Amino acid sequence: MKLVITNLTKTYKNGVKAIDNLNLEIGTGMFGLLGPNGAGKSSLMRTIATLQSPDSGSIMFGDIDVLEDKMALRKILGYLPQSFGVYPKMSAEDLLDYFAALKGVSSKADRQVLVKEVLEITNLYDVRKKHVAGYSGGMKQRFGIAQLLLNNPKLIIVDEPTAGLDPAERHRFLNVLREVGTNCTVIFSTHIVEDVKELCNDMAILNGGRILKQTTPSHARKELIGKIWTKIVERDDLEQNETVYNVLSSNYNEDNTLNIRVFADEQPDADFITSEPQLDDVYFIALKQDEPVLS
Ligand SMILES: Nc1ncnc2c1ncn2[C@@H]1O[C@H](COP(=O)(O)OP(=O)(O)OP(=O)(O)O)[C@@H](O)[C@H]1O
Repeated sequence: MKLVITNLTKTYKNGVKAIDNLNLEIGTGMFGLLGPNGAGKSSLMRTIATLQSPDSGSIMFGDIDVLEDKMALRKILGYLPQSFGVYPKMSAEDLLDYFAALKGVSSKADRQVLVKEVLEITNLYDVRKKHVAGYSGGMKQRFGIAQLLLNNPKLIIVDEPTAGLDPAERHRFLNVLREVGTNCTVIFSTHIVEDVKELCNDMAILNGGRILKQTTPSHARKELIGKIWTKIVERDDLEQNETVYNVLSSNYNEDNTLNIRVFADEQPDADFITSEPQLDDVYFIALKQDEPVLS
């Protein structure tokens, strides 16, 4: 099912326009919503999840008019907010059983089958007897996925789920999400480019409440072939280079020099060599092109 967002705008009471006339189409599979802090990711996700109303615009999921028929969307929605609050001192198994009962699964036997299934998908079956309150950050995030899977959602929204996870936990979490994302629509917000690179078949870059670019990770990289150049510069020369070239990023080398990455249609000067485009380059170019030009 397709999610179609048209001319969506959301202004908070303090006057901040967090979503600014935004248009977006999202199909089945893993969709990455990439943007810096304050870009409007959570605002967009909360609005799609029917937790807040926009000023104007429309959101359709298949034939469900999300803003008109909130209940219809909620029945098929799985939402993992940025922070889930405090967990009670209950085992994962008992807590999922409780959530399943709240979601209307009245037969104890049906709940047992369902709870076992979601614990297995999220690799929590072995620790099902442990209190969720004592889980690590990564386990809590996977528990968050387990609970949202209980009503077999067709649309899954996860808001910056990898923030604060160590690399091993992040990897485990992404593997779980990859598995659940095979036959429904998953919208995954992050400010970590690597997350999108590893996981998503479709993506958009968001800033200032607007979509700066919608693309696929592989197409976006292909577009930049022959346009990313690198050169080694002294640390003190970075600023000077930034005034002359379109510097996207710079990384330290072991000898304290810097490797700068520059976006240009042609070789900027003889010292530059071409480099294979990375998804980070795509992200930095989109953000830079959005910067106001100061005169
Ligand atoms: N409830 C609110 N009231 C007022 N302003 C808000 C509210 N929620 C968010 N904002 C503002 O709206 C803008 C977008 O915030 P939002 O949380 O949607 O961005 P984000 O991309 O999710 O950022 P982060 O990665 O920091 O969570 C920011 O300027 C933020 O300060």
